[in-house]
Amino acid sequence: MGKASRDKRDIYYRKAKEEGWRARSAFKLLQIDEEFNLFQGVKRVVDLCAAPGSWSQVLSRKLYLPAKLSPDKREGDLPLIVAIDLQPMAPIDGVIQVQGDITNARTAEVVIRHFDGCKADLVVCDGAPDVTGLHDMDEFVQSQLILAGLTIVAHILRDGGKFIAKIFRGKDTSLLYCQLKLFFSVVTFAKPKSSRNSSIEAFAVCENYSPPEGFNPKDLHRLLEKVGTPTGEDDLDCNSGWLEGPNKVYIPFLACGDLSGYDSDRSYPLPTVADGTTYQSLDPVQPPIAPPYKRALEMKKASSHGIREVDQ
Ligand SMILES: C[S@@+](CC[C@H](N)C(=O)[O-])C[C@H]1O[C@@H](n2cnc3c(N)ncnc32)[C@H](O)[C@@H]1O
Repeated sequence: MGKASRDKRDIYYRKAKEEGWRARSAFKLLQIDEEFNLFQGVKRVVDLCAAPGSWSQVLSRKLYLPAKLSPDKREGDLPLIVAIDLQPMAPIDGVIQVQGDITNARTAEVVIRHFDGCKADLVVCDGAPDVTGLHDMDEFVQSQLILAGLTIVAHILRDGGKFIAKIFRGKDTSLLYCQLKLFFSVVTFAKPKSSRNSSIEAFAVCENYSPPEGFNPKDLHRLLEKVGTPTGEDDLDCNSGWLEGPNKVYIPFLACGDLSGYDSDRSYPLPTVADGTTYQSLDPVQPPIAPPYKRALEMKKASSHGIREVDQ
């Protein structure tokens, strides 16, 4: 598909390039913020699964740059933003990068060290595995990323803090909701307007971190094991129907983003340019610097080159 064609079909892709965002995902965080006022009073943030970096850009533009440009700023007052991903990403003003796997305890330790004993006000996680198209499988792997995120949250988020996590809606959504409710007094599942209706993605917006009394973050490892063994004997068995009947939960689900704004499932004509010339499609703001598909592209290029040589 050509750039111009995608520009018409995907309004948020086009707007992201026009506004200097590295990915259209930036609008998802901005629209969640419009509804939930995420950034008020926030000084320390962790961005889990951050590459190529559009959420980190939002954090930098909303928190770091205003503080840095403020006439009465003091050096120690600048917000702390730590971003983690398996992939490296190009630098962003005011964002400390950690390359690592969030399911690995050592990564969590590196993040915690950056906070130097202080706690974070907000943790965001837009992590997604490589989607296979097998919904149960994708939903399961996604839930593992959320629980890894929650483990980092348990070590680093202050009481009253917020956690935003991408989820895949599926048959275990109610279980996930109940697990998050153990730690946050308010949990809402939100669907920003920039997230396509055809996608099973949504975002858990968890407010007011308040773990159960006597909770030890290490207990979360048990929770991870339970979700990892859905056919075990445990009473949290996902297949046992324990959230059906009288135990059924109703999850607050909220569409967010200006409802009269752009619809991510619609095509829009390209804008007309004042001098009558055609609209020039823009290049992506910052392509990934070492994407996982890089090697595949190199191999494809090398093999097509090889075929041409044989042809000649
Ligand atoms: C949808 S992208 C995130 C987009 C990002 N929020 C942005 O706005 O640019 C999902 C990211 O999750 C990362 N990811 C997946 N599994 C991970 C893991 N176990 N640890 C760290 N990052 C992971 C991927 O490398 C990928 O960059």
